[in-house]
Amino acid sequence: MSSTTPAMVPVIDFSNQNLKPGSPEWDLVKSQVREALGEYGCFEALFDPILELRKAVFAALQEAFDLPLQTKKLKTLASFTQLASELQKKILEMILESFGLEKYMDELIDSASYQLRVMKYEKPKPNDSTHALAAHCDSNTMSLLYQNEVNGLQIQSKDGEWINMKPSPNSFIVLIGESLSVWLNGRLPSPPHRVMMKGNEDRYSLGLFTRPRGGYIVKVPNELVDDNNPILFKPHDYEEFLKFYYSEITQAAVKSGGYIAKLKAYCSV
Ligand SMILES: O=C(O)CCC(=O)C(=O)O
Ligand SMILES: [Fe+2]
Repeated sequence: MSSTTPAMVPVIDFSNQNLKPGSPEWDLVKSQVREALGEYGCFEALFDPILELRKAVFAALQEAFDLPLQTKKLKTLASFTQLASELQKKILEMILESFGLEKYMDELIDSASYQLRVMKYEKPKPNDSTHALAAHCDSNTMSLLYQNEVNGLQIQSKDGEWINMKPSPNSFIVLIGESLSVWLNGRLPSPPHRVMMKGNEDRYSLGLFTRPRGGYIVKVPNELVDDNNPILFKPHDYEEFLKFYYSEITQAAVKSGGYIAKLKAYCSV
């Protein structure tokens, strides 16, 4: 890539109404998803239906950080979660199909739990550090991020370069979390990312975070293990990892420099 072109992650369009499993449109988008995730563990997903909710969602967020949540705002956020989880399931299905692992779709959906998190990053004060969120990998399965017009998210490419994300109003940033990377025996990377704030405006973002439920044992499928691909990760209960990770001892380790890829450190063979 020439030094004058800023690095970008691929942009993939999910707005086509005909995006149904088995259709030529689905297979085309699926191959784009697989290629983008293999390289970056991340892509930008265009999804037009979100535009109808955009104004209401950020109005809700702005108020939510100031006032007790009103029923109307909760409904908006529930609609948001509905749309984002619909997109999340399509992407997961494409990933599984691209590895020939579609038979695991029901199991992964049944064992998933979804969390909507809303975030506010205040505009930096003069002389403030602009590191609003330190570099980390998401430990969960997959994260879909949606933000207002204030940029700041950066994704690290395989060669260590920090890529500035500039999502459109109709797009989500899709990130592979460590749990999916682990389940796929490392076939797709989980990218380090961080938030750097500059400028004069607050940043609001919403994340739909999917993770395995407690009690479900995350185990690399046999299909991904052979003589050339030894198993890299031990079976584990994600909830036990969270308990371990949030124990005081580990928190101290995290504060003193910590891990970027926490789940992989926990369950590596
Ligand atoms: O606000 C963002 O865009 C990123 C948030 C994030 O990385 C996280 O909550 O794990
Ligand atoms: Fe994150």
